[in-house]
Amino acid sequence: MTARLLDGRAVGATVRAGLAETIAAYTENGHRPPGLAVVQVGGDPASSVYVANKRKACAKLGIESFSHDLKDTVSQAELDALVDELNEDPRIDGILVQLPLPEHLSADSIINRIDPDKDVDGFHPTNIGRLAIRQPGLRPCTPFGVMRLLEETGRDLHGMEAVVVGASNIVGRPMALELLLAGATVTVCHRFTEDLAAHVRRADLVVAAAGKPGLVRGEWIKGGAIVIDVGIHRRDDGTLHGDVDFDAAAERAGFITPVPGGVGPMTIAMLMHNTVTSWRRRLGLD
Ligand SMILES: Nc1nc2c(c(=O)[nH]1)N[C@@H](CN(C=O)c1ccc(C(=O)N[C@@H](CCC(=O)O)C(=O)O)cc1)CN2
Repeated sequence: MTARLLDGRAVGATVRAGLAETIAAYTENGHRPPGLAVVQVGGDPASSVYVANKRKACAKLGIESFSHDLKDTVSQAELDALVDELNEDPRIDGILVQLPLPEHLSADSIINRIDPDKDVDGFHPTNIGRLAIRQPGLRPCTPFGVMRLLEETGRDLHGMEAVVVGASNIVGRPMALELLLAGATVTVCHRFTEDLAAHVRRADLVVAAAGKPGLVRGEWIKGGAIVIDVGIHRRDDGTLHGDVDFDAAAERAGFITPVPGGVGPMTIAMLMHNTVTSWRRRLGLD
């Protein structure tokens, strides 16, 4: 392997350590701690792991987490009512509703209902709009975490050819906006893209977020390119893999994220970051 690893566990720990210091400094001066409401509907096993990790991260930093574990039979009206209550609760700076939701519930409708200033996932149309026009808001956690990891490369993104593979609302599209704002020339590939390999071959930076195991082949990677893998797939033997053929890509890339231990831990670190940002704004600490 020739590529340097971008270690999301280590960078995430650095981000969290900075947040812990900020929280301690303000709470020691008598301010209330930040509060995050964590809502899970049903018991999807992967979601349960992520939610448990979010709660653990809160506890370590001194963020108060408010758990709402709802049965998968909860109605849209009941979930709406809970979000309304959380929007009004002065102890709560951030609201996150773990996705995916059961099929009878509308994720769009719930995301739209969350107060944009408490939308620490950064999914609300207002926050996506703020990102698009470079206004201060809450940035979607996974793309935000990727931007933080890219700082570790020390490379200037201005003028870079960046290719984002995947155009989901929560990763691909906001990722493209982040890279555009950072000065890259951005191409977004999606299911109708005719020659994915040709796009990836000319990329200085590839962000793979298609949700298809091994979609991005190692031989497509340009020598020295930065490769960011957002995919997480569990094989029958329990091992985790991304959207990129890691071993072959690492032979050609300059930098690469592992799966696990790359982008995933950054998502949670940036969720904590957004919660602290919302808290500071709400308490007028900025
Ligand atoms: N409300 C939200 N729902 C979902 C989000 C989100 O950002 N907000 N993103 C994903 C899931 N996700 C966070 O919720 C998430 C996924 C993966 C990881 C992570 O740390 N992965 C580890 C591996 C963990 C494992 O053993 O499975 C890694 O990559 O090292 C964190 C958060 C969908 N839903």
